Amino acid sequence: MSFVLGVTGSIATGKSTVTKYLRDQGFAIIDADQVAREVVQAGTPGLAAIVTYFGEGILTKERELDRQKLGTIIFSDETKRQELDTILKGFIRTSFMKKLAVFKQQKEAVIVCDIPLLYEAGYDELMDRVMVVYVPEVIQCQRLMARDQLTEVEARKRMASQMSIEDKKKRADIIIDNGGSRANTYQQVAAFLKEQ
Ligand SMILES: CC(C)(COP(=O)(O)OP(=O)(O)OC[C@H]1O[C@@H](n2cnc3c(N)ncnc32)[C@H](O)[C@@H]1O)[C@@H](O)C(=O)NCCC(=O)NCCS
Ligand SMILES: Nc1ncnc2c1ncn2[C@@H]1O[C@H](COP(=O)(O)OP(=O)(O)OP(=O)(O)O)[C@@H](O)[C@H]1O
Repeated sequence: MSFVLGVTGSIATGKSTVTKYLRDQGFAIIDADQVAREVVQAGTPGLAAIVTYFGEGILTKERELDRQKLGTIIFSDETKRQELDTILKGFIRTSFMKKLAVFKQQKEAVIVCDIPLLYEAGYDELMDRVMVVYVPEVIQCQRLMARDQLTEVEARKRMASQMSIEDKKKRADIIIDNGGSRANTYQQVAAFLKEQ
C-alpha cells in the first residue's frame, strides 16, 4: 500500500522548495498548482467555464488564460476568488484523483501531494499524514513580495485569501520550519524520512 504524504503551507512558505527536495529523492509527486494549470489549458472545458463567468477579457491574444490578470482580479475580490474556486474545484479534484490512482496502481511506496489549499479544500481526508511547511508571517510576506514583485498590500491580500499559516501549523502532523536556510529545511525533511 502506498503512503500518501500531503505537503502544504500558505502562499510562499516553501512548499515547492520542500517538494523539489522530495522529487530529487525520487518520490512520486502530484503538484496541485500544476494540475490547476492543466485543467485550464487552451481549449479545455475548465477554461471555457471560467470565461463564461469572468469574460473574454481574461484571455490573451492567443486565447490562453492570462494568469496574471486573473490573479489580480481574484486576489482583490473575495467573492470572485470563491467563484473561481467553485468553478475549478471539480475539474482539479477529478484530475488529482486520476493521478493518485495511477501512482497507487504503480505501487509507489510514497506519493507526495503538494497542495496549497489542502485544508481549505478538504484534501486532508485523502492523506495518511500532512506536513506543513511553516515560516512566521513576517518572513512569508517578505518572501512573497520578493518572489512575485508585489507591494506589501498586494502580498497581504494574497496571504489573507488562505487559512493562516498559524492555523495550518496547529493542524499539522509534521511541521517543517523553513524560516532558516534551505539546507536546514532539507535536514528536517531528511530526518522525518529517516524515522519512517
Ligand atoms: C489565479 C491564478 C490564475 C494565478 O496564477 P499564477 O500562475 O499567478 O499563480 P499559481 O497558480 O502559481 O499560484 C500561486 C499560489 O497562489 C495561491 N493560490 C492560487 N489559487 C488560489 C485560490 N483560489 N485561493 C487562494 N490561494 C490561491 C497558492 O498558494 C498557489 O501556490 C491561479 O492560481 C489559479 O488558477 N488559481 C485557482 C486554482 C486553484 O485553486 N489553485 C490552487 C490549487 S490547490
Ligand atoms: N529557506 C529559505 N530561505 C530563503 N528563501 C527561501 C527559503 N525557502 C524558500 N525560499 C524562497 O521563498 C519563496 C517562496 O518559496 P516557494 O516558492 O517554495 O513557496 P511555496 O509555498 O511553494 O509558494 P506558493 O504558495 O506560491 O506555491 C521563493 O522565492 C523561494 O526561493
